[in-house]
Amino acid sequence: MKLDRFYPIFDSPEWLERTLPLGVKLVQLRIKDRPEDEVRPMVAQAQALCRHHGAVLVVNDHWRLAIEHGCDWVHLGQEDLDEADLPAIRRAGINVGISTHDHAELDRALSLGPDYVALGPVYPTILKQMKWQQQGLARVTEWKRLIGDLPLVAIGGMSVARAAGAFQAGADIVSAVTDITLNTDPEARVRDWIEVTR
Ligand SMILES: Cc1ncc(COP(=O)(O)OP(=O)(O)O)c(N)n1
Ligand SMILES: Cc1nc(C(=O)O)sc1CCOP(=O)(O)O
Ligand SMILES: [Mg+2]
Repeated sequence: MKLDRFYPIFDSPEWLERTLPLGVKLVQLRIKDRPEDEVRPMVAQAQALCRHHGAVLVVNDHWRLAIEHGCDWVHLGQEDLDEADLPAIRRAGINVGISTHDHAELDRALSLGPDYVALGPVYPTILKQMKWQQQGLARVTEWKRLIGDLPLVAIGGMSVARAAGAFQAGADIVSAVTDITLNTDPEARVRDWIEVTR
């Protein structure tokens, strides 16, 4: 299955309600610091919305809920991998995207047979504190050479204006958060993203 090249990340199903009708076809639900019982109904709602709009839902971190709700994708970072039951995730038929930030993390990710690899932060991000400086576009090119046919997701400080450069450098998919959520007109920004990525 070929994933869409535009991959927004949102922290509530309400964002999916706003953006899926615009044509978003790949989206991550990333809810941090909330107990599983609070996230459960949000995963269910996001899954129903994505099914209705023919979009692929990626559940961040909450792999147990993804199994529970019959979701198709999870995204796991390196710390998530320490506690995730990958065999159970695979038995449930769930595809797995993995974050990477350096060579050791990439080696570990590749050893687990991911369905996509994310590299970040390509540019500085204001969403969260990270110990990594911006990776830059040369690193995107290097990662693509190392992972071959696996889809490469570029994340971190991505914007509509920066998307073309990331694709030229080798990214298959570009992911963004604040470029959309902090925009004065998020819907218009999503339309711009769709225009530059299709
Ligand atoms: C597409 C994509 N890439 C990277 C991340 C970051 O995952 P992680 O390192 O586990 O950090 P959190 O997002 O869980 O804070 C991601 N979520 N999506
Ligand atoms: C959630 C996340 N993970 C990253 C990584 O490098 O692994 S960067 C990032 C934040 C992306 O947000 P924005 O598009 O607003 O910069
Ligand atoms: Mg995580």
